[in-house]
Amino acid sequence: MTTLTVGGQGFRPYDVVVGRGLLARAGERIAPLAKGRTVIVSDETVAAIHGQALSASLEAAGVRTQTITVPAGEASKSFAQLERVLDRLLEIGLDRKDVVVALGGGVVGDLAGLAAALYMRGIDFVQVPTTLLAQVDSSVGGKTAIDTPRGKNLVGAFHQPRLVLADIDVLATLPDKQLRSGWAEVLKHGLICDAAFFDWLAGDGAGGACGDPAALERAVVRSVEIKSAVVSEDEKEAGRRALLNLGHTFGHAVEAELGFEKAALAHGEAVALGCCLAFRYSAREGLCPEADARRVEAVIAAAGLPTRLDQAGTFDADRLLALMAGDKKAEGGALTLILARGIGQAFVAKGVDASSVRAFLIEEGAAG
Ligand SMILES: NC(=O)c1ccc[n+]([C@@H]2O[C@H](COP(=O)([O-])OP(=O)(O)OC[C@H]3O[C@@H](n4cnc5c(N)ncnc54)[C@H](O)[C@@H]3O)[C@@H](O)[C@H]2O)c1
Ligand SMILES: O=C(O)C(=O)C[C@@H](O)[C@H](O)[C@H](O)COP(=O)(O)O
Ligand SMILES: [Zn+2]
Repeated sequence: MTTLTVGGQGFRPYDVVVGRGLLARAGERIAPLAKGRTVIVSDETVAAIHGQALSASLEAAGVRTQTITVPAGEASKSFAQLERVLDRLLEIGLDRKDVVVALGGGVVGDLAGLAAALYMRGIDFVQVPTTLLAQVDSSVGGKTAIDTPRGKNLVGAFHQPRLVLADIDVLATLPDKQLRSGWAEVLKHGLICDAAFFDWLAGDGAGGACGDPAALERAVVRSVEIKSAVVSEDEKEAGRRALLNLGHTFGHAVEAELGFEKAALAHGEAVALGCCLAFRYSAREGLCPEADARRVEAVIAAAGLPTRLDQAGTFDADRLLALMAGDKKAEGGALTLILARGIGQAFVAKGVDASSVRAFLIEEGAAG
């Protein structure tokens, strides 16, 4: 088991505990934070598989608990579900000493975290991430949000959890597609700033993408270390935190274009494709060796993730560009992209020329 601490400078520090068998004993760790009651927010799938273990553990630790569920899937990151969750919290009558516990993937974490940020102007919440993606990424760092038809995560708040419990054992029930989706965010961390980690993920650690628990645990710990170091120094994305968005300006545009209701592509799949696009665009602009862009594509493809636009659907370059211009990193209508000088060497590029991105998207197969 590994305990990492996030924060300490700009915001109150909290622990991220990574290990095995954590769910069954979660109550012991959550009880000191919950002076009153807890409400577990989960999705219907996760609640059916893991909900009972968490509520039993809370009750055994003397913490009263109730559960609210939302439908599984990206479509639950919506105004409608946010309103429903807030209304249920009011009906249950939580007060400011009570705690929301998010049990699920990034959808549940983002939605429950935002509800906790808004409820009575902010109450505590704990993340119990049950997808690989949520363990390596979304449960850490305090970004919470819902989607709108105009784009991903455009309505949200920074609200840090009080505790994160990442139990590797719960990943055993995760469908392969979701394991691969989480693996994309793991690979992203290597691509941003740790070439040796990327090499390990592509070689000895590759079993993680197929569910090997030892490789998964190491991948989760290293990912949380990387993410924690970044968000601890730049909570609200004034600078360096934007690096964690590698692959996301392209990826979020693809997700929005495909529609959040259908969510044909899982978030991590869109990020994998987005990382390939970011590296190929970097190579096209002479910023990054072609060989690195090719290697990124090969490693991502070997993990069973998409690398080309036509694997995701058919796209129009102008529609994708319009969505990219609405990204939260854009400044005065000018594009900000996370580009790379090589594997492990991502950087923030502001004022990127939209016409060159448009030409690139057309070269990549989007309609002009
Ligand atoms: N806040 C952040 O920093 C951050 C970071 C990355 C991604 N995100 C967001 O996270 C979301 C994606 O999260 P996700 O990939 O976890 O998707 P998800 O929450 O939709 O979970 C994927 C699917 O797996 C199921 N599932 C979850 N845990 C399971 C388990 N242990 N066993 C069986 N089934 C299980 C869920 O019911 C769901 O159907 C996106 O909305 C993305 O924008 C946020
Ligand atoms: O934590 C961050 O910062 C990230 O960018 C992590 C991303 O993987 C994640 O998908 C995040 O939700 C994207 O944030 P957004 O600000 O682009 O909506
Ligand atoms: Zn992401």
